[in-house]
Amino acid sequence: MKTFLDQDFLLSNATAVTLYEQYAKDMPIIDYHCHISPEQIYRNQPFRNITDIWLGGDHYKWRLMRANGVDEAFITGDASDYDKFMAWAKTVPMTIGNPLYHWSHLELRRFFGIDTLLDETTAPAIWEKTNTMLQSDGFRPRDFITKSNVEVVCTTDDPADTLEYHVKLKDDQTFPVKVVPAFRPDKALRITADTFVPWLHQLEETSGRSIPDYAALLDALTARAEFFHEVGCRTSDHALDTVPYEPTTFEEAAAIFEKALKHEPISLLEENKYRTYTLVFLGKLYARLGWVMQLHMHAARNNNTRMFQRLGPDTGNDAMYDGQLALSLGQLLDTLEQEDGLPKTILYSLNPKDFPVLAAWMGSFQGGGIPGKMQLGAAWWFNDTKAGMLNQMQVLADIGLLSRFVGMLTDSRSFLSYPRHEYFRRLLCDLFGRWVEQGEAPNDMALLGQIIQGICYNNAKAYFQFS
Ligand SMILES: O=C(O)[C@@H](O)[C@H](O)[C@H](O)C(=O)CO
Repeated sequence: MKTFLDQDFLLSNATAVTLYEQYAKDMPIIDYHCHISPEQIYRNQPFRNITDIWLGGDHYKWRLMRANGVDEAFITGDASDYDKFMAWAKTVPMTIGNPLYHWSHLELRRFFGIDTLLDETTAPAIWEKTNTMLQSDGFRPRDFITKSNVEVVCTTDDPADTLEYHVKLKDDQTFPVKVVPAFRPDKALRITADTFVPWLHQLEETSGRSIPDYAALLDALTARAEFFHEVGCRTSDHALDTVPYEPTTFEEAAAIFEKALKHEPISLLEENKYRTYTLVFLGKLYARLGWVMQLHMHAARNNNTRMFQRLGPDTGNDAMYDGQLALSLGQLLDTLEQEDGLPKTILYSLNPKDFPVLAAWMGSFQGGGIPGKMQLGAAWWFNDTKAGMLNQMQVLADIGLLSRFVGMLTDSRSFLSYPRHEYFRRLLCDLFGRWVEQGEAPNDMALLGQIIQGICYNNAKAYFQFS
């Protein structure tokens, strides 16, 4: 019987071990999609305790605690940090089978040298040990990033954000890691949201431009994108929970924008016309800037009304849509391509049923002399599990080129999440190792090693071109 979480964890044969140890393990990390705070990186203040760094904001854990019957007071409520940690410790043994059981113990081992299994009996000692370490040198936000061999952190940022801390970090010679923004203009597309007009005023203030009409909005977004580029941005990111495609004109989109300013009702058709025109405009802008366009599709967000009203977004009350993507997404990509404005694009879906559809559609738009121009997004959110990652890689291998995949991301809000890359790299090496030992791939370690190192790092380095 294998020892739990041993050095060959997830590696089922000798070839897999060789591929991991000799090619994957020590490659730097380009974390091209995450939600950690650039301010927290810049200020680099100690964490209050293990609850602060491990449970604060991590809705993956919150969901499992709720499923385990933990009262909300011990999750997001007013319980003490110690009691919240104990509530998580009691839940952990019940998470066996979920990746959080692996990730939690990997994180304790990799950052704190603790190989004790976490449960309510071991929790008090782990609380004491981790908190002592968190108050000592080498356990601040920047330390977790550098200890993880991270080369680039790409955060998620609104065009109306000033990028104050990205600018400060860019000028900070004491921190070698690139911390760059991703341009995430979701609020520019949510024309029927109550937040739309207030957000416009925020954009006016940040951009220093008045936005009396739609043309001015597009100008302001362009100006902000160019500023983001100066700060090191090389990718956009969209939460396209559903993908619109309604052919329209600038004049129609402008008229719909005018209705939003006047708080007049906007129909679903009008909303999708506005979203379509704005997305096509932005896609061409990204292509001109040489950016990547990341489309995160089919997330069903904030489904629990009372919890959303109480806690806000990204608090563990999301799910996946089971609608259709192919037609509207295909029309959007084809419109951009016809106008020579299709950027490098990563197509994510939160519903794995979409993976073959996305892998097939992206194959219709490869080209431009760019290896892997069109990407099947990494196993995201509910899919960043052992089965989910293997499924995404197998579909990509079946229909496209796994060798050109730009690899994994943490997508996290916690500074302890970098072992997700290790988890992915182990699964990747085991997949190739099994192919070799089953005679489905040649035992050519130089070739396989080159492919593995491409997926772990080199492909993303060439694809994003973070300066
Ligand atoms: O980028 C997104 O929309 C999602 O990653 C979202 O932020 C979600 O809360 C998340 O963090 C899932 O890992």
